[in-house]
Amino acid sequence: MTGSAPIPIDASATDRGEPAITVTNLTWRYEGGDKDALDGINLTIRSHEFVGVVGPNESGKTTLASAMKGIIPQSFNGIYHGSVELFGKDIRDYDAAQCAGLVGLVFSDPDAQFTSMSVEEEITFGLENLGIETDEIGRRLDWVVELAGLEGLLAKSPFELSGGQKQRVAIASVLAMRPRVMILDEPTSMLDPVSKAGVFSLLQHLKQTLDMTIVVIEHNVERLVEVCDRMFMVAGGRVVVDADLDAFFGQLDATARESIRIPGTVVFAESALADPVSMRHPGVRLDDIVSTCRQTLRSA
Ligand SMILES: Nc1ncnc2c1ncn2[C@@H]1O[C@H](COP(=O)(O)OP(=O)(O)OP(=O)(O)O)[C@@H](O)[C@H]1O
Repeated sequence: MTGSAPIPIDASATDRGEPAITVTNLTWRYEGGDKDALDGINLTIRSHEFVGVVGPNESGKTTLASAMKGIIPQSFNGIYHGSVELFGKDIRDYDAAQCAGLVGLVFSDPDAQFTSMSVEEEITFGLENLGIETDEIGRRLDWVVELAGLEGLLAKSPFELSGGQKQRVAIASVLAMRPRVMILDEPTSMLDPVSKAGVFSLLQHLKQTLDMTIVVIEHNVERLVEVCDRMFMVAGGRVVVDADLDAFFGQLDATARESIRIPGTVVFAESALADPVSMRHPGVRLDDIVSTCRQTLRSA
C-alpha cells in the first residue's frame, strides 16, 4: 500500500452526511423460518461514515448486510416488510448492475466469493461484465493492486494464496467496481493475527484516502474501534444501540448484556481514568486514552 493519487470513488458524487442507506421498519423472515431474522430494523448510514456493527451470533448481522446489498429479497425467498433505500431510492428499484456500482459486499470467507482462476481475472471479471472499457479496466486494476498490496500475485490462482492475501484480493475485486458503499461481513474472522492487522490497515487506508462509506461487521472490537466513527449493536434482529464511538462504550450495560467484548482500552480507561466528578469520558481509542493519561498526570 503506497500513497499514489487514488482513483476517486464515486463517493465524491455524494455530500458528506447525506443518507447513503436508510433502513425503515425492515422485517425479514427466511422461508420456512419460525421467527423473523430482522425484526423492525431502523437505521441510517450517512455518506462517508465508517460504521461498525457488532452483535451476538445469529443476531441478524449477515442478514442485515444482505438486505443492505439487495441480495435480500432479490436472491432469497422469505417475507419482507419495510424498506431499504440507497441514496434515496428503494433498493428493489435498482437493477443488479446499478446495485453493484453502489454497494460492494465482502464476505468473511473469500473462497466463497472467488469465481476465477487468476487474481487478475478475479479483479477484472465484474468490470468486464459491466461493459467497462479496457483502458479503464487496466487503470482500475493497477489502482487496486497497489492499494491492496497485490503486486506479484496477479497470475496466481486466488485459491492458492494465504488467508490474508485472499481477503485482500476479495476487497480489491469489490473496490475495483468503485462502489459508493462497501460492506464487509467479518472480513478477518478466518485470518491469523498478522493478516487481521493487514486487512484493518487496508480499511484504515481506505478511510483516510478515499473517504468511502464503509460498514464493517466484526467481532474484533479492539481493531474496529480504531477505525470506525459510529457503532450499531444488533441483537435478536433489532438494532439495540446506535451511537457514536464514545457514547457506544458509555453504555457498558448493553455491551455486557449482549456479551460484546469490551476493548482493553476501555476496560483500562474506565478503571484507571474515569472521572465521576467531571463525568469526563476517558476515550475509546488508544490515542485518546494516551491523551487523557497525559492530562491526568499533568494535573496530578
Ligand atoms: N439462508 C438462511 N435460511 C434460513 N435461515 C437463515 C439463513 N441465514 C440465516 N438464517 C437465520 O437467521 C438468523 C440470523 O442469522 P445471521 O446469519 O444473519 O446472524 P449473524 O448475526 O450474522 O450470525 P453470526 O455472527 O453467527 O454470523 C439466525 O437465526 C439464522 O439461523
